[in-house]
Amino acid sequence: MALTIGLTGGIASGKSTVANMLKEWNIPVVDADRIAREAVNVGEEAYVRIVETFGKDILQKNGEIDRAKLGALIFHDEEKRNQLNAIVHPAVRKKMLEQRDEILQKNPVVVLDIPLLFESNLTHFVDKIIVVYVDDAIQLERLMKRNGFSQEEALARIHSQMPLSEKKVYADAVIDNNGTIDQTRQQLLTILSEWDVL
Ligand SMILES: Nc1ncnc2c1ncn2[C@@H]1O[C@H](COP(=O)(O)OP(=O)(O)OP(=O)(O)O)[C@@H](O)[C@H]1O
Repeated sequence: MALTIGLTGGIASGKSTVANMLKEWNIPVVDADRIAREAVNVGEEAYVRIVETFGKDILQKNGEIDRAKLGALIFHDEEKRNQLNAIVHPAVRKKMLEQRDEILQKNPVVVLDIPLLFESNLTHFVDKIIVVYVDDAIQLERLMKRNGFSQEEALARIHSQMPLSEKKVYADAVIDNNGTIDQTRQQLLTILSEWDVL
């Protein structure tokens, strides 16, 4: 039976850490962030439409999209942000579903690693949802440490997402990643064996 698992959580909550464990066990993982980066590569349909919409000023000398410039352009402008999302989101969804379906032809299970699964209303793409959870204080500490952010910079990013406490409510399974990596691995193993994946 085909099973699509959605893996999500908050910024720096430990999604990549869990995704890496899955890959070590040869469970295929589709990475939404990676697809989103690839979707705007030179020559892709979304790339062409972004240049048409925002002009060549947002390009680097080599023709690639200058993410910092584009980011600055949309940051304080909701209309432009919506325009960009209307180009990028459908392209990412399409590629993600193509990869999911291709994998499911050969594998009984696939994991879609989608940081903004809830915020982007993509829950209908998956059968089961795992939320990687951490307490606020640990999330802040790990994010500051990993990205070298000040407390203010880290909090701004955390507060731009749906609170982890709310995501937890919508999960089929929650991994509490406040403890050690080994404790997280054990929880993941338990969930996967309950779902007959391992
Ligand atoms: N159980 C743990 N104990 C200690 N450090 C951890 C643990 N889990 C994750 N980390 C560290 O916390 C940071 C965030 O983890 P990770 O990159 O997996 O989160 P993420 O949810 O994928 O983040 P993002 O969505 O922001 O990319 C990393 O530096 C990682 O090494």
